[in-house]
Order: sequence, then C-alpha cells, then structure tokens
Amino acid sequence: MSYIKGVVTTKIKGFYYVASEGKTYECRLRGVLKRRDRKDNCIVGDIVEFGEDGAITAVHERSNMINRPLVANIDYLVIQFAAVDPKLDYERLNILMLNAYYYNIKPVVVINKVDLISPEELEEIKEKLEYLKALDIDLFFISTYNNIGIDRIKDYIKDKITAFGGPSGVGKSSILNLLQDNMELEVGETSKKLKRGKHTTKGTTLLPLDNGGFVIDTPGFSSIEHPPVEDVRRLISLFPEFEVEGSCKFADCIHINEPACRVKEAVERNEISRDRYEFFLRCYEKYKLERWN
Ligand SMILES: Nc1nc2c(ncn2[C@@H]2O[C@H](COP(=O)(O)OP(=O)(O)OP(=O)(O)O)[C@@H](O)[C@H]2O)c(=O)[nH]1
Ligand SMILES: [Zn+2]
Repeated sequence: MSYIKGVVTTKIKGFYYVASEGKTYECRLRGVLKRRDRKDNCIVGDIVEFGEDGAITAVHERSNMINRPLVANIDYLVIQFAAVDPKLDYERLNILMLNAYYYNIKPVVVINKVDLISPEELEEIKEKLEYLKALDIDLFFISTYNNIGIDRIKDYIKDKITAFGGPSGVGKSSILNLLQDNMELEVGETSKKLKRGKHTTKGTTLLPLDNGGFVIDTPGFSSIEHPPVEDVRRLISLFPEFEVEGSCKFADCIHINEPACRVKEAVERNEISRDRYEFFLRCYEKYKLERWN
C-alpha cells in the first residue's frame, strides 16, 4: 500500500482532516497510535502519513507544540501591534517574544495602522525596535486600511504555519481577512465569535492560504501571560542576545549582581539593548516572586 504525507488541519469527533497537495482527506488514527490517557496523540499541525484507507499510521516528530490552542509545528508567531490606537506596548511585545522563544517558534513583528502616524513617529518606533535586528527578527510595517505591506507578509508566510498573537484591537482579524479572500472573521468581532458557535465545538483549525501554507484561526497568544519558565538558566536562554563573546568571571553568572559580567558590560557598551536587559530583570523578579522558590 502506498502512503500519503500531509498536515492535520482540524479534528472533528475522532476524524482528522489532513491536507496534502491541495486536497483534504478524512482520516482516522490507527489503533496503535491511540493512547487513551493522552489528548495529544495526534493534533492539528501534525505531519502524518496515511494509507488509501484513510488510516493514519505515523505521526512525525514535532518541532514545537502549544497547548492553548493545541497545535504543533508552528513556523512563525506573528507578534502584532498597532503603531497607535491602541498604543504600542513594548512590554507586551517583549512578553510575546519570550513566549515565542520559550515554545521554540520563530517570532516575527508586525506593526499595523501605519496610516495613522507621521514619518517622524514611524522613525521613533523603528528606533525603539532597533534591537530586533540583533535578534534576527523580521519587522514589518503595514496598514490593512491602505493595503501597505500586505503582499510582503503574504510572501513571507507562504508554505508555513503561522500563528498571530497580540492585544485586542491591533487588527488581527483585519489582516487575516486580507491574507485569504474567503476568510470570514468579522472585524472587531473575533474574540466574541471564537468563544461561541461552531468554533467551540470544532476546535482549532488551520486555514489554508491561497499560495500555500496555513494560518491558525484562533489567536493563541495573549500578550500578558509570561510562559512557565522553569528556572533562571532557562530564562537566560530566552534572551539570545546574551550570548556574548568571552565568559563571565563566574561560570554560573546570572548577569545580575556579579562582578566582571560580560552581559552587563555589553549593556554598558550598548551592544545589548538596555530596554531588553531591563525587561530581563523585570522577568527575573517576577519569576522569583511568583514561580521559583
Ligand atoms: N487606521 C487603521 N485602522 C485599522 C487598521 N487595521 C484595522 N483597523 C481597525 O482597528 C480596529 C480593530 O481591528 P480588528 O481587526 O478587529 O482587531 P483585532 O486585533 O482582531 O481585535 P480583537 O478582535 O479584539 O482581537 C477596527 O476598528 C479596524 O477597522 C489599519 O491598518 N489602519
Ligand atoms: Zn554574567
């Protein structure tokens, strides 16, 4: 028997809908892959192999997985904000970046509503977000109103699985509507809509993009929740820019109060963004208080 490889786009009442080369197949999970105590035997985003009888016989290893919504193999977390209205909240942006790194998803930053700001204000935002360069995080300025930057985003997320995260009102439904013609999220209505109706019973769905790839229909990442970071070493690992040349005097340096700390020196020389370092300190205090003890 020959096998087909595809990606699970949604799961309804024990059926798995698997997309492969533009077609969707209704599949079932073969018995040996089912473990009754687990809800994540096979989930949306999984790359699977199935036979002509529609029986899924293999689930490939995942590159990442999030729980709410339950999705695997997300390529990009688009961290979306508006330039204004609501005000660009840099703290929340950092929290979303922390989540992306924690869950091993590549972060991308999108700033919408550039039609509402002056060139000077745009420059100001670019300056504030300068540190993204050192992190190799791509930054897009867009306007869903004036159709600025939308084609570049379309190109960027082609053939990938993309999740959108960001606060309410920044235009997430507006951009999802533009990414695919027959996507029907009501602007200003997403949150309400996703809480009721068919979405609740159906669960998460990967919406296919015209040019290949998928977006996740549920805005999974809130901008206020810190990820459940286990300890300080893990926290440090979520700041890739802290990997500086040379080693700190103490091998177990946590880059806070220690002398001869290469990270603090790099902050002093402006090689590491002070905003980011201060965000790190705030995270450290928060985790110490609420989680590590
Ligand atoms: N000026 C301007 N307004 C925009 C733009 N994009 C969206 N808006 C407006 O911003 C408001 C919020 O847009 P939504 O797409 O509903 O935002 P959302 O992020 O999905 O918000 P939630 O549904 O609350 O999560 C709406 O009134 C949109 O018309 C833009 O590029 N420029
Ligand atoms: Zn150090």
